[in-house]
Amino acid sequence: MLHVGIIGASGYTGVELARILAGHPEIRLTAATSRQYAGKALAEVFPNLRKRVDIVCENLSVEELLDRADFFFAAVPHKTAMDIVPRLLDAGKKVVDLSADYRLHDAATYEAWYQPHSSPHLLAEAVYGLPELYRDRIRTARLTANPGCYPTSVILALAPLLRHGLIDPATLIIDSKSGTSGAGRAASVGTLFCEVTDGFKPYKVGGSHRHIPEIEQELSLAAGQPVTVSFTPHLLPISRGILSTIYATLTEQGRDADLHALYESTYDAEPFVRVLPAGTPPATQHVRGSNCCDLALQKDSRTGRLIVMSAIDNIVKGASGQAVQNMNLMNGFPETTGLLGAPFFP
Ligand SMILES: NC(=O)C1=CN([C@@H]2O[C@H](COP(=O)(O)OP(=O)(O)OC[C@H]3O[C@@H](n4cnc5c(N)ncnc54)[C@H](OP(=O)(O)O)[C@@H]3O)[C@@H](O)[C@H]2O)C=CC1
Ligand SMILES: CC(=O)N[C@@H](CCC(=O)OP(=O)(O)O)C(=O)O
Repeated sequence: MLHVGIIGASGYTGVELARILAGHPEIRLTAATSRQYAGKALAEVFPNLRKRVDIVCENLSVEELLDRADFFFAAVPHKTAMDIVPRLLDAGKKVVDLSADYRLHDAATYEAWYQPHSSPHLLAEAVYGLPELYRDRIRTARLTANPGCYPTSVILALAPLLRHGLIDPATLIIDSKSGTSGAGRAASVGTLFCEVTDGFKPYKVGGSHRHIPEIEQELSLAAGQPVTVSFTPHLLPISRGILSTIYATLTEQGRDADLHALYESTYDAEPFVRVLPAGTPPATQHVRGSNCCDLALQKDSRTGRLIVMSAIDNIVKGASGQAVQNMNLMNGFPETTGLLGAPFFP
Protein backbone atom coordinates (compact mmCIF):
# COMPACT_ATOMS: atom_id res chain seq x y z
CA MET A 1 0.00 0.00 0.00
CA LEU A 2 1.33 3.39 -0.96
CA HIS A 3 0.95 5.90 1.87
CA VAL A 4 -0.36 9.17 0.43
CA GLY A 5 -0.72 12.68 1.85
CA ILE A 6 -2.88 15.53 0.58
CA ILE A 7 -1.49 18.96 1.38
CA GLY A 8 -4.40 21.37 1.14
CA ALA A 9 -7.11 18.76 1.73
CA SER A 10 -9.80 21.32 2.54
CA GLY A 11 -9.89 22.95 -0.89
CA TYR A 12 -11.98 21.86 -3.85
CA THR A 13 -9.18 19.87 -5.45
CA GLY A 14 -8.24 18.42 -2.04
CA VAL A 15 -11.72 17.10 -1.30
CA GLU A 16 -11.94 15.70 -4.83
CA LEU A 17 -8.61 13.92 -4.35
CA ALA A 18 -9.94 12.40 -1.12
CA ARG A 19 -13.14 11.31 -2.90
CA ILE A 20 -11.27 9.63 -5.77
CA LEU A 21 -8.65 8.06 -3.50
CA ALA A 22 -11.41 6.57 -1.32
CA GLY A 23 -12.03 4.10 -4.16
CA HIS A 24 -8.36 3.44 -4.95
CA PRO A 25 -7.23 -0.06 -3.95
CA GLU A 26 -3.47 0.59 -4.01
CA ILE A 27 -3.19 3.51 -1.59
CA ARG A 28 -3.90 4.51 1.98
CA LEU A 29 -4.56 8.17 2.80
CA THR A 30 -2.32 8.84 5.80
CA ALA A 31 -2.19 12.64 5.98
CA ALA A 32 -4.57 15.49 5.12
CA THR A 33 -3.54 19.03 5.91
CA SER A 34 -5.60 22.11 6.57
CA ARG A 35 -4.84 25.07 8.78
CA GLN A 36 -8.41 26.27 9.27
CA TYR A 37 -9.93 22.81 9.93
CA ALA A 38 -7.08 21.29 11.95
CA GLY A 39 -8.54 18.76 14.42
CA LYS A 40 -11.74 18.19 12.42
CA ALA A 41 -12.47 15.03 10.48
CA LEU A 42 -12.31 15.70 6.74
CA ALA A 43 -15.74 14.00 6.49
CA GLU A 44 -17.11 16.55 8.97
CA VAL A 45 -15.88 19.41 6.78
CA PHE A 46 -17.18 17.65 3.65
CA PRO A 47 -20.17 15.45 4.54
CA ASN A 48 -20.06 13.78 1.10
CA LEU A 49 -17.06 11.86 2.47
CA ARG A 50 -18.92 10.31 5.45
CA LYS A 51 -18.33 6.57 5.84
CA ARG A 52 -15.87 6.75 2.94
CA VAL A 53 -12.91 8.78 4.23
CA ASP A 54 -11.67 8.41 7.76
CA ILE A 55 -8.98 10.99 8.32
CA VAL A 56 -8.61 14.05 10.49
CA CYS A 57 -7.26 17.33 9.11
CA GLU A 58 -3.99 18.46 10.67
CA ASN A 59 -1.88 21.57 10.42
CA LEU A 60 1.40 19.76 9.81
CA SER A 61 4.75 21.27 8.92
CA VAL A 62 6.65 19.79 5.98
CA GLU A 63 9.02 18.12 8.46
CA GLU A 64 6.10 16.50 10.29
CA LEU A 65 4.65 15.28 7.00
CA LEU A 66 7.79 13.38 6.05
CA ASP A 67 7.09 10.44 8.38
CA ARG A 68 3.48 10.24 7.34
CA ALA A 69 3.54 9.36 3.65
CA ASP A 70 5.74 8.46 0.70
CA PHE A 71 3.75 10.25 -1.96
CA PHE A 72 2.20 13.72 -1.77
CA PHE A 73 -0.32 15.79 -3.65
CA ALA A 74 0.35 19.50 -3.17
CA ALA A 75 -3.12 21.04 -3.60
CA VAL A 76 -2.30 24.50 -2.28
CA PRO A 77 -2.40 27.82 -4.15
CA HIS A 78 0.30 28.69 -6.65
CA LYS A 79 3.17 30.72 -5.16
CA THR A 80 2.68 28.57 -1.99
CA ALA A 81 3.58 25.15 -3.39
CA MET A 82 7.15 26.24 -4.09
CA ASP A 83 7.71 26.61 -0.32
CA ILE A 84 6.74 22.97 0.23
CA VAL A 85 7.64 20.86 -2.80
CA PRO A 86 11.48 21.11 -2.75
CA ARG A 87 11.65 19.90 0.86
CA LEU A 88 9.48 16.87 0.04
CA LEU A 89 11.72 15.98 -2.90
CA ASP A 90 14.88 16.44 -0.81
CA ALA A 91 13.48 13.87 1.62
CA GLY A 92 13.02 11.36 -1.21
CA LYS A 93 9.27 11.75 -1.64
CA LYS A 94 7.44 11.85 -4.97
CA VAL A 95 5.04 14.71 -5.63
CA VAL A 96 2.24 15.74 -7.93
CA ASP A 97 1.89 19.50 -7.61
CA LEU A 98 -1.55 20.74 -8.65
CA SER A 99 -0.47 24.38 -8.62
CA ALA A 100 1.15 26.31 -11.45
CA ASP A 101 4.53 26.55 -9.72
CA TYR A 102 6.39 23.93 -11.79
CA ARG A 103 4.41 23.94 -15.04
CA LEU A 104 6.48 26.48 -16.97
CA HIS A 105 9.92 25.34 -18.12
CA ASP A 106 11.33 28.85 -18.27
CA ALA A 107 11.91 30.67 -14.96
CA ALA A 108 11.75 34.12 -16.57
CA THR A 109 8.32 33.33 -18.01
CA TYR A 110 7.12 32.11 -14.59
CA GLU A 111 8.45 35.25 -12.97
CA ALA A 112 6.80 37.50 -15.57
CA TRP A 113 3.36 35.99 -14.82
CA TYR A 114 3.64 35.04 -11.13
CA GLN A 115 6.48 36.03 -8.77
CA PRO A 116 10.22 35.31 -8.26
CA HIS A 117 10.76 31.54 -8.20
CA SER A 118 12.52 30.10 -5.15
CA SER A 119 13.43 26.74 -6.79
CA PRO A 120 13.95 27.44 -10.49
CA HIS A 121 16.37 24.51 -10.70
CA LEU A 122 13.38 22.17 -10.46
CA LEU A 123 11.67 23.60 -13.53
CA ALA A 124 13.88 21.57 -15.86
CA GLU A 125 13.21 18.39 -13.93
CA ALA A 126 9.45 18.71 -13.41
CA VAL A 127 7.41 16.85 -16.00
CA TYR A 128 4.29 18.52 -17.39
CA GLY A 129 1.59 16.15 -16.21
CA LEU A 130 -0.52 15.61 -19.29
CA PRO A 131 -0.34 11.81 -19.68
CA GLU A 132 -1.66 11.86 -23.25
CA LEU A 133 1.48 13.80 -24.24
CA TYR A 134 4.14 12.84 -21.69
CA ARG A 135 3.17 9.40 -20.35
CA ASP A 136 6.65 7.86 -20.50
CA ARG A 137 8.34 10.80 -18.80
CA ILE A 138 5.71 10.89 -16.05
CA ARG A 139 6.36 7.22 -15.24
CA THR A 140 9.89 8.06 -14.07
CA ALA A 141 9.25 11.55 -12.62
CA ARG A 142 9.85 12.58 -9.01
CA LEU A 143 7.88 15.79 -9.57
CA THR A 144 4.90 16.06 -11.89
CA ALA A 145 3.43 19.49 -12.52
CA ASN A 146 -0.27 18.86 -12.95
CA PRO A 147 -1.64 21.06 -15.76
CA GLY A 148 -4.09 23.91 -15.28
CA CYS A 149 -7.73 23.22 -15.98
CA TYR A 150 -8.10 25.50 -19.01
CA PRO A 151 -4.77 24.31 -20.52
CA THR A 152 -5.86 20.66 -20.21
CA SER A 153 -9.01 21.34 -22.21
CA VAL A 154 -7.13 23.39 -24.84
CA ILE A 155 -3.96 21.33 -25.33
CA LEU A 156 -5.79 18.02 -25.78
CA ALA A 157 -8.02 19.78 -28.33
CA LEU A 158 -5.23 21.31 -30.42
CA ALA A 159 -2.06 19.23 -30.14
CA PRO A 160 -2.84 16.76 -32.99
CA LEU A 161 -3.61 19.61 -35.43
CA LEU A 162 -0.44 21.55 -34.62
CA ARG A 163 1.75 18.45 -34.71
CA HIS A 164 0.64 17.77 -38.29
CA GLY A 165 0.59 21.38 -39.57
CA LEU A 166 -3.17 21.30 -40.23
CA ILE A 167 -4.00 24.73 -38.78
CA ASP A 168 -2.22 28.07 -39.04
CA PRO A 169 -0.70 28.55 -35.53
CA ALA A 170 -0.97 32.34 -35.84
CA THR A 171 -4.77 32.25 -35.98
CA LEU A 172 -5.79 30.58 -32.74
CA ILE A 173 -8.74 32.04 -30.85
CA ILE A 174 -9.68 30.20 -27.67
CA ASP A 175 -12.93 30.91 -25.92
CA SER A 176 -13.18 28.96 -22.66
CA LYS A 177 -15.96 28.82 -20.09
CA SER A 178 -15.50 27.50 -16.54
CA GLY A 179 -17.67 26.70 -13.56
CA THR A 180 -16.94 28.63 -10.38
CA SER A 181 -15.22 25.76 -8.54
CA GLY A 182 -12.26 26.64 -10.78
CA ALA A 183 -11.73 29.66 -8.55
CA GLY A 184 -11.23 27.49 -5.44
CA ARG A 185 -13.12 27.40 -2.14
CA ALA A 186 -11.71 30.51 -0.51
CA ALA A 187 -14.42 33.16 -0.09
CA SER A 188 -14.37 35.97 -2.64
CA VAL A 189 -16.94 38.47 -3.85
CA GLY A 190 -16.54 37.36 -7.47
CA THR A 191 -17.83 33.88 -6.72
CA LEU A 192 -20.76 34.82 -4.47
CA PHE A 193 -24.09 33.33 -5.60
CA CYS A 194 -25.53 36.70 -6.60
CA GLU A 195 -22.46 37.63 -8.61
CA VAL A 196 -22.49 34.40 -10.62
CA THR A 197 -25.98 32.95 -10.86
CA ASP A 198 -28.31 33.71 -13.76
CA GLY A 199 -25.55 35.38 -15.75
CA PHE A 200 -22.41 34.78 -17.77
CA LYS A 201 -19.36 36.97 -18.28
CA PRO A 202 -15.77 37.01 -19.54
CA TYR A 203 -12.85 37.95 -17.29
CA LYS A 204 -9.18 38.73 -17.78
CA VAL A 205 -9.89 39.75 -21.36
CA GLY A 206 -7.03 40.87 -23.61
CA GLY A 207 -4.29 38.39 -22.89
CA SER A 208 -3.86 38.75 -19.14
CA HIS A 209 -4.83 35.29 -17.87
CA ARG A 210 -1.91 33.35 -16.36
CA HIS A 211 -2.81 30.20 -18.26
CA ILE A 212 -1.70 31.85 -21.53
CA PRO A 213 2.04 31.09 -21.11
CA GLU A 214 1.23 27.51 -20.15
CA ILE A 215 -1.00 27.01 -23.20
CA GLU A 216 1.58 28.68 -25.46
CA GLN A 217 4.44 26.58 -24.04
CA GLU A 218 2.71 23.29 -24.82
CA LEU A 219 1.21 24.32 -28.17
CA SER A 220 4.62 25.63 -29.30
CA LEU A 221 6.20 22.29 -28.43
CA ALA A 222 3.48 20.49 -30.41
CA ALA A 223 3.86 22.81 -33.41
CA GLY A 224 7.67 22.91 -33.33
CA GLN A 225 7.51 26.70 -33.61
CA PRO A 226 6.39 29.57 -31.35
CA VAL A 227 2.61 29.79 -31.02
CA THR A 228 0.71 32.73 -29.57
CA VAL A 229 -2.98 32.57 -28.77
CA SER A 230 -5.92 34.82 -28.02
CA PHE A 231 -7.49 33.34 -24.89
CA THR A 232 -10.62 34.61 -23.16
CA PRO A 233 -11.92 32.81 -20.05
CA HIS A 234 -15.56 33.16 -18.97
CA LEU A 235 -17.31 32.34 -15.71
CA LEU A 236 -20.34 30.07 -15.97
CA PRO A 237 -23.07 29.83 -13.30
CA ILE A 238 -22.37 26.13 -12.73
CA SER A 239 -20.18 24.48 -10.13
CA ARG A 240 -18.13 22.08 -12.30
CA GLY A 241 -17.10 22.00 -15.93
CA ILE A 242 -15.10 23.69 -18.65
CA LEU A 243 -16.13 24.04 -22.25
CA SER A 244 -13.59 25.45 -24.69
CA THR A 245 -14.57 26.51 -28.20
CA ILE A 246 -11.50 27.10 -30.34
CA TYR A 247 -11.24 28.68 -33.79
CA ALA A 248 -8.31 28.35 -36.21
CA THR A 249 -7.71 28.85 -39.92
CA LEU A 250 -7.05 25.58 -41.73
CA THR A 251 -3.88 25.21 -43.79
CA GLU A 252 -4.26 23.85 -47.32
CA GLN A 253 -3.29 20.44 -45.99
CA GLY A 254 -5.86 20.80 -43.19
CA ARG A 255 -8.65 21.70 -45.61
CA ASP A 256 -8.15 18.40 -47.44
CA ALA A 257 -7.49 16.18 -44.41
CA ASP A 258 -9.93 13.85 -42.66
CA LEU A 259 -9.50 15.46 -39.26
CA HIS A 260 -12.04 13.29 -37.55
CA ALA A 261 -10.09 10.18 -38.57
CA LEU A 262 -6.88 11.79 -37.31
CA TYR A 263 -8.46 12.46 -33.90
CA GLU A 264 -9.92 8.97 -33.71
CA SER A 265 -6.54 7.39 -34.41
CA THR A 266 -4.66 9.77 -32.07
CA TYR A 267 -6.94 9.16 -29.13
CA ASP A 268 -8.26 5.67 -29.84
CA ALA A 269 -6.12 4.00 -27.16
CA GLU A 270 -6.56 6.81 -24.63
CA PRO A 271 -8.86 5.74 -21.81
CA PHE A 272 -10.05 9.25 -20.97
CA VAL A 273 -10.26 11.13 -24.29
CA ARG A 274 -13.47 10.57 -26.20
CA VAL A 275 -13.74 11.82 -29.77
CA LEU A 276 -17.42 12.45 -30.43
CA PRO A 277 -19.15 11.51 -33.69
CA ALA A 278 -19.27 14.28 -36.31
CA GLY A 279 -22.05 16.74 -35.58
CA THR A 280 -22.22 15.97 -31.84
CA PRO A 281 -20.98 18.89 -29.75
CA PRO A 282 -19.54 18.12 -26.30
CA ALA A 283 -21.29 19.25 -23.12
CA THR A 284 -20.11 19.80 -19.56
CA GLN A 285 -23.03 17.66 -18.34
CA HIS A 286 -21.61 14.63 -20.18
CA VAL A 287 -18.21 14.68 -18.45
CA ARG A 288 -19.24 15.84 -14.96
CA GLY A 289 -17.62 13.90 -12.12
CA SER A 290 -15.38 11.95 -14.50
CA ASN A 291 -11.82 12.03 -15.80
CA CYS A 292 -13.08 12.26 -19.40
CA CYS A 293 -12.23 14.89 -21.97
CA ASP A 294 -14.77 14.99 -24.79
CA LEU A 295 -13.59 16.44 -28.12
CA ALA A 296 -15.41 17.36 -31.32
CA LEU A 297 -14.37 19.07 -34.55
CA GLN A 298 -16.32 20.95 -37.19
CA LYS A 299 -14.93 22.42 -40.41
CA ASP A 300 -16.54 25.65 -41.55
CA SER A 301 -15.95 25.49 -45.30
CA ARG A 302 -17.49 28.97 -45.82
CA THR A 303 -14.73 30.67 -43.79
CA GLY A 304 -11.94 28.09 -44.14
CA ARG A 305 -11.83 27.81 -40.37
CA LEU A 306 -11.98 24.83 -38.05
CA ILE A 307 -13.92 24.85 -34.79
CA VAL A 308 -12.66 22.48 -32.09
CA MET A 309 -14.71 21.90 -28.95
CA SER A 310 -13.53 20.36 -25.71
CA ALA A 311 -15.33 19.57 -22.45
CA ILE A 312 -13.84 18.46 -19.14
CA ASP A 313 -14.74 18.51 -15.47
CA ASN A 314 -12.30 21.14 -14.19
CA ILE A 315 -11.84 19.42 -10.82
CA VAL A 316 -11.39 15.92 -12.27
CA LYS A 317 -9.54 15.82 -15.62
CA GLY A 318 -8.68 19.50 -15.00
CA ALA A 319 -7.11 18.77 -11.59
CA SER A 320 -7.57 15.88 -9.14
CA GLY A 321 -8.46 13.07 -11.56
CA GLN A 322 -5.50 13.91 -13.74
CA ALA A 323 -3.36 14.11 -10.58
CA VAL A 324 -4.40 10.55 -9.63
CA GLN A 325 -3.73 9.43 -13.23
CA ASN A 326 -0.22 10.85 -12.80
CA MET A 327 0.20 9.20 -9.39
CA ASN A 328 -0.76 5.87 -10.96
CA LEU A 329 1.88 6.31 -13.68
CA MET A 330 4.57 7.41 -11.21
CA ASN A 331 4.01 4.34 -9.05
CA GLY A 332 3.52 1.64 -11.67
CA PHE A 333 -0.22 1.17 -10.95
CA PRO A 334 -2.59 0.67 -13.89
CA GLU A 335 -3.13 4.21 -15.16
CA THR A 336 -6.92 4.11 -14.85
CA THR A 337 -7.06 2.82 -11.24
CA GLY A 338 -9.75 4.70 -9.30
CA LEU A 339 -10.73 6.71 -12.36
CA LEU A 340 -13.06 4.63 -14.48
CA GLY A 341 -16.36 5.87 -13.00
CA ALA A 342 -18.73 7.13 -15.70
CA PRO A 343 -19.74 10.81 -15.64
CA PHE A 344 -22.77 11.74 -13.49
CA PHE A 345 -25.86 12.54 -15.53
CA PRO A 346 -28.17 14.34 -15.28
N1 LIG B 1 -10.17 24.43 -8.59
C1 LIG B 1 -9.76 23.98 -9.76
O1 LIG B 1 -10.58 23.69 -10.65
C2 LIG B 1 -8.32 23.81 -10.06
C3 LIG B 1 -7.34 24.17 -9.17
N2 LIG B 1 -6.02 23.96 -9.48
C4 LIG B 1 -4.94 24.31 -8.57
O2 LIG B 1 -4.95 23.43 -7.46
C5 LIG B 1 -4.53 24.09 -6.28
C6 LIG B 1 -5.64 24.01 -5.24
O3 LIG B 1 -6.80 24.62 -5.79
P1 LIG B 1 -8.20 24.61 -5.04
O4 LIG B 1 -8.39 23.32 -4.36
O5 LIG B 1 -9.20 25.06 -6.02
O6 LIG B 1 -7.94 25.77 -3.97
P2 LIG B 1 -8.74 26.09 -2.61
O7 LIG B 1 -8.58 27.53 -2.39
O8 LIG B 1 -10.11 25.52 -2.72
O9 LIG B 1 -7.91 25.26 -1.53
C7 LIG B 1 -6.61 25.58 -1.18
C8 LIG B 1 -6.13 24.62 -0.10
O10 LIG B 1 -4.82 24.98 0.29
C9 LIG B 1 -4.76 25.28 1.69
N3 LIG B 1 -3.89 26.45 1.82
C10 LIG B 1 -4.14 27.70 1.37
N4 LIG B 1 -3.08 28.50 1.62
C11 LIG B 1 -2.13 27.72 2.21
C12 LIG B 1 -0.82 27.96 2.70
N5 LIG B 1 -0.26 29.17 2.64
N6 LIG B 1 -0.14 26.91 3.25
C13 LIG B 1 -0.70 25.69 3.34
N7 LIG B 1 -1.95 25.41 2.90
C14 LIG B 1 -2.65 26.41 2.33
C15 LIG B 1 -6.21 25.53 2.09
O11 LIG B 1 -6.50 25.10 3.41
P3 LIG B 1 -6.29 25.94 4.73
O12 LIG B 1 -6.49 27.37 4.37
O13 LIG B 1 -7.30 25.39 5.69
O14 LIG B 1 -4.90 25.61 5.15
C16 LIG B 1 -6.96 24.61 1.15
O15 LIG B 1 -6.98 23.29 1.69
C17 LIG B 1 -4.23 25.54 -6.67
O16 LIG B 1 -2.88 25.70 -6.93
C18 LIG B 1 -5.05 25.69 -7.96
O17 LIG B 1 -4.52 26.66 -8.76
C19 LIG B 1 -5.66 23.37 -10.64
C20 LIG B 1 -6.59 23.01 -11.57
C21 LIG B 1 -8.00 23.23 -11.36
C1 LIG C 1 -13.00 30.03 -12.77
C2 LIG C 1 -11.61 30.39 -12.31
O1 LIG C 1 -11.42 31.36 -11.58
N1 LIG C 1 -10.63 29.61 -12.73
C3 LIG C 1 -9.25 29.82 -12.37
C4 LIG C 1 -8.41 28.75 -12.97
C5 LIG C 1 -8.16 27.60 -12.05
C6 LIG C 1 -7.03 26.71 -12.44
O2 LIG C 1 -7.07 25.61 -12.83
O3 LIG C 1 -5.90 27.27 -12.49
P1 LIG C 1 -4.55 26.92 -11.80
O4 LIG C 1 -4.47 25.50 -11.59
O5 LIG C 1 -3.51 27.44 -12.70
O6 LIG C 1 -4.68 27.67 -10.56
C7 LIG C 1 -8.72 31.15 -12.87
O7 LIG C 1 -9.20 31.68 -13.85
O8 LIG C 1 -7.69 31.59 -12.29
